Amino acid sequence: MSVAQNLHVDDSRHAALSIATMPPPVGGLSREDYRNAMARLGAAVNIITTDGPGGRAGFTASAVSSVTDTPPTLLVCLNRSASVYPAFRDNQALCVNTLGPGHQHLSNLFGGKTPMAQRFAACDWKTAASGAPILAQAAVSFDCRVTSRTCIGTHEVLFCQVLAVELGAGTGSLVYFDRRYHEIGVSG
Ligand SMILES: NC(=O)c1ccc[n+]([C@@H]2O[C@H](COP(=O)([O-])OP(=O)(O)OC[C@H]3O[C@@H](n4cnc5c(N)ncnc54)[C@H](O)[C@@H]3O)[C@@H](O)[C@H]2O)c1
Ligand SMILES: Cc1cc2c(cc1C)N(C[C@H](O)[C@H](O)[C@H](O)COP(=O)(O)O)c1[nH]c(=O)[nH]c(=O)c1N2
Repeated sequence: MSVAQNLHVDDSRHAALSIATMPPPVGGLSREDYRNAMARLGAAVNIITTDGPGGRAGFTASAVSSVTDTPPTLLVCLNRSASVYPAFRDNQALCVNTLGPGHQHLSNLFGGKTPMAQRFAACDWKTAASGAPILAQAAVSFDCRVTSRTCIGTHEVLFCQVLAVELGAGTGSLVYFDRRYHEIGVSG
């Protein structure tokens, strides 16, 4: 059987399977090998917030990237099995709040199974022009409107136009690398 025929057979099988039971692609890398490799990429840690018809919600994300400056656009990858997914699906307002040194507890709070009210009670918030919550202590906040969405495997990629930015007082950054937090750019 040709490669093309193989792909066709696999595509039709995938259509009938749920995400949870979907096998890795033919000749593909295991999820474990992929994650072990990804653990070597350091990434900023962010709390992504939203509010609107779908309700207020927030989660920790390292899968955030700049897409283009014309128009200013970033992307956020959200696992569709997360409890926050319905809120982000139903709202267009989104704020990327980038964490700084000493914010490990906030990352763990928004990255765990904690009820939403408890997550938001732990810190101070303002409301952005979009309507999304801005974390008062953030190193930088990007107030956004979601302009496009694409589902890839388990995740939804949200493309977000940046409406405004707010720079925090600190200059350091909290980075997630090798499955641990690292503080960089801390002076003194
Ligand atoms: N993109 C993501 O969805 C993502 C990223 C980082 C962490 N996490 C969550 O935090 C937990 C702990 O992460 P860890 O780094 O300590 O160990 P890990 O071994 O679970 O993950 C290692 C790296 O793989 C990537 N990764 C993990 N889960 C992923 C997923 N479902 N989809 C795409 N990429 C993924 C991330 O880059 C992560 O830093 C993960 O199990 C996951 O639930 C998710
Ligand atoms: C450092 C770090 C980084 C990430 C995460 C966690 C942590 C600790 N999580 C997981 C995400 O925060 C977590 O699934 C939800 O907050 C908890 O989901 P529930 O609301 O309990 O379903 C996560 N999830 C996601 O969909 N995209 C991402 O980029 C990341 N990145």
